[in-house]
Amino acid sequence: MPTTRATADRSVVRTLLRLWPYVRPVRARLFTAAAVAVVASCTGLVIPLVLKWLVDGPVADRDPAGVWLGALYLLLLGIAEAVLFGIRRWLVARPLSHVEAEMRADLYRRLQRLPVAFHDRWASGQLLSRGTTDLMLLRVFLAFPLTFLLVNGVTILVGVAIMLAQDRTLGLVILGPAVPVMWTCVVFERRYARVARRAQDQVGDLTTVVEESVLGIRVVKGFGRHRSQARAFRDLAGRLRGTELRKARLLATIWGVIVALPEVAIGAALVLGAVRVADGDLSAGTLVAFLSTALALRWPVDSIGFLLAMTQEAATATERYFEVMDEAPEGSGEAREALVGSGEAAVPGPVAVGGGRAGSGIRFEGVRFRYPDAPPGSPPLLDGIDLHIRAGESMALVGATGSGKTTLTALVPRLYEVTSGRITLNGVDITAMSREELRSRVAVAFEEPTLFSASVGENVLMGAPDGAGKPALDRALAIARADFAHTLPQGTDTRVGEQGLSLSGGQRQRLALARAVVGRPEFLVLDDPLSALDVHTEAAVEAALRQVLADTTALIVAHRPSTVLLADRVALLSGGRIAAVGTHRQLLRDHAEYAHLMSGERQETR
Ligand SMILES: Nc1ncnc2c1ncn2[C@@H]1O[C@H](COP(=O)(O)OP(=O)(O)OP(=O)(O)O)[C@@H](O)[C@H]1O
Repeated sequence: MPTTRATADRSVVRTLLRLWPYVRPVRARLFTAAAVAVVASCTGLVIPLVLKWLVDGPVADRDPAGVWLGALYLLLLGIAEAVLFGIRRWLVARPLSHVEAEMRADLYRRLQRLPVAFHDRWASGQLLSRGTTDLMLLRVFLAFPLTFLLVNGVTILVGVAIMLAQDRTLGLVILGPAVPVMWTCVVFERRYARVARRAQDQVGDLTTVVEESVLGIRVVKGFGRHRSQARAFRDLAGRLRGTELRKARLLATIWGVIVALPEVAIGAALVLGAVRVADGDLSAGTLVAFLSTALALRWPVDSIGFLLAMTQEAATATERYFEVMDEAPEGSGEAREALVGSGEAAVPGPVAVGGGRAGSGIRFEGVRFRYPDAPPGSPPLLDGIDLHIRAGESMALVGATGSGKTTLTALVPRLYEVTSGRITLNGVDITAMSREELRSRVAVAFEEPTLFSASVGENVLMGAPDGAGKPALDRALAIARADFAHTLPQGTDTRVGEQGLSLSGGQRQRLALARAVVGRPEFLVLDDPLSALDVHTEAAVEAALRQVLADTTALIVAHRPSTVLLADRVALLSGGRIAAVGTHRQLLRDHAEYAHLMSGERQETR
């Protein structure tokens, strides 16, 4: 997957507006909080007016009671401002963590529903960083920059209006830098957008490297690759640091402009104002009020730079979030529609009731398949597969490494969609049934068994309908010869997977097999399920599996004659097609390629 994706040409506002469905439920609190913050900020602007009254009134008149009263007003205004900002924070804290949690839950749901082809394309670190860093950036944006861009904007407008009302000439001097500051903001935003995107993508890449090193720690240590891994990490981290420094330089530039120009204007207004007070054109109180207002606007103006930066990062995070959310989930029919549109996809066949003799079992009809991310122009991996596994029959699938056996088995539960042709189960096109129904009828066990961080029982019962209990579990463990589970520290309640007890490859494979058979599936697809077992365990598992296979229709990828012998017939996959179908003996006799694949153990299996 490309490290840095092209930034969509969409305005920041339009991008951020996509968050509205999530913000909608909490809009009342958010708007109230913004209104409270505007009032709080404008309360601060009343302070200079009280100062003016204090300087021109009680101070000029040498009236101590008036000065104390003025001080009391100032204290009350200060307290009111602080309390209002406190209320704002209280109003937004809870609802915004709710927004973040909702978005994260939606992202997780979508990741679960996206097709395997999507996960093949995307690095896991990129997905992880979207679900963590990006969502955190969005929560911070909704809590802070979103409100304060509005609050500070209103405060600046009100403050400028007050200053113009105090004295028009001084007001125009203060307004002088407005145009260059706005121009700088526009240029900054464009540049910052590009760098922010790069930085967030690089965080994703870094996450991927950390994840791979942790998952592959045995390989890293076994091959003494920790130094080269550390170097790869350092390079990526160095690149990210470079990007972050570029961000900091851009921020420093805008900050410099935004802080320096208004300061110069305030200085000029101070000199001009002082001269006019000396000339008697302006009251000292007005100058104090004017300058206090100008100083009160320093923070709202100074903060614009980093508020814009945070807004830009939030827009990038939104873009990255919706890149995943906009992907078509499994079952949306888009992949299929594209094929139908191109005339490649087979039209779903008639739905057979009960399945006639010819249609029963698993049938591949003219199945072609090309990985979506295969190089353009490359030939299909599977090119016209015709194969019929009769109901109740077990078919072994044999072929050279890389011939597409795993791929073919993945098409049955629709982990990938056929490019053209069709697959039927008892005469029913698999695309005509819901994925839920299909996957409840077809059970799978992969060569690389994955166990989740859960108990042995939970891992196995994952393959059973809801409500299946201990008898089903014990039966499945017995079939897969996984009785070792009963001797684990907490029996079948022992936690395994990443956060639990580490099991051997053979033990994990047997649990994966138990998971495949626990639901007494109608159709069973096994991808070389016994490859990690020693010969004695393999023989025991095979003996038990034979009973399961007796009333199941099964497709079993096999590399060894012992596994092949589990099946009634064998199909040889070669050159993207089924080159031959027959019994093990027939194929050994008639097909040199098959004999070659099985060579080494030919003598003993004949
Ligand atoms: N997600 C993918 N995207 C693109 N190509 C893939 C993908 N997965 C596998 N391939 C390619 O498809 C070909 C067949 O892979 P597959 O795993 O189906 O072979 P196999 O016959 O099961 O091999 P083995 O016996 O080694 O397990 C390989 O050349 C592989 O590089």
